[in-house]
Amino acid sequence: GSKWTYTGLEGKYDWPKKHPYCGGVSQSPIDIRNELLQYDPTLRPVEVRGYSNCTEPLTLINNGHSVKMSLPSTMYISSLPHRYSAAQLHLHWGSTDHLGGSEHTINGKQYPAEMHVVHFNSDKYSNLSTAVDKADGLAVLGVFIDVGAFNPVFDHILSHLGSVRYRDQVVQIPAFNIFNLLPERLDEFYRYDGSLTTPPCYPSVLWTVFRNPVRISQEQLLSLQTVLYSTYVNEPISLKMNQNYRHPQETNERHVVVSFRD
Ligand SMILES: NS(=O)(=O)c1c(F)c(F)c(S(=O)(=O)CCO)c(N[C@H]2CCc3ccccc32)c1F
Ligand SMILES: [Zn+2]
Repeated sequence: GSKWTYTGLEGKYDWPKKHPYCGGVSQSPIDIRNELLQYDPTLRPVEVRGYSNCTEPLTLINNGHSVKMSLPSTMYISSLPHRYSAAQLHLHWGSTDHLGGSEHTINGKQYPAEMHVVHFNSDKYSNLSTAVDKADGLAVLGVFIDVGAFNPVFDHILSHLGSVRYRDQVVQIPAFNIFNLLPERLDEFYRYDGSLTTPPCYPSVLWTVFRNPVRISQEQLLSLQTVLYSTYVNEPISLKMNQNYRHPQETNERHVVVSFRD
């Protein structure tokens, strides 16, 4: 069940008690430090298909842990050894008291937020749930979110947060060009073998974290940090949904391949 939380009882330091994989050796996120990097000139730029011509209405849900948007499997990553079809995207963020909210960090630097676009290996598995616990099951694109100018593309999502304020609330949002959520330079990224960053923490994710952040305005970030609750609408005690990021995990024997020298 999803009784787990990020703080307090059942918090992220207790996850391994009920979810043994969370205590594994290939966990995510990690702090992407220079001494871990291995430049790999053979890494191909990330290529995605079907991101720009998404016509179906998209469903946004507050699942108590994040705000998650369903994605059609007509969207996929075409630059990996298998086709990885899109399933969902969601966000991680901090709070008004703690600006940092990204899961991955770069040499200790935590960004205000991070977007994850979750894909599953549709060459081998029929859906996300059957792929989620397989070693080659998932590929997640990580995009750092920083503060800057108002971002009209992210507002396709952020303008609807008020409709999914409480856990299990759902809203349909009009289709938009999802490609424009991605940062510049899809050829500049870090890549490593890791896991889901939430229970059950299966070590099933090929992580691609882009070098360049996207930017949203201070006001857009504030709404992400303050609008959502992790509790149900009728719960007597409501809990804000914020600081929904896992701390960096041990890299152990892993290294990170990187597609750029600088
Ligand atoms: N940061 S992350 O990309 O690792 C990641 C999340 F951060 C996250 F919140 C979720 S979730 O499904 O919205 C909530 C947890 O169930 C998932 N969904 C995964 C985790 C559990 C599960 C089970 C079936 C299908 C998808 C997922 C996730 F892969
Ligand atoms: Zn995530």
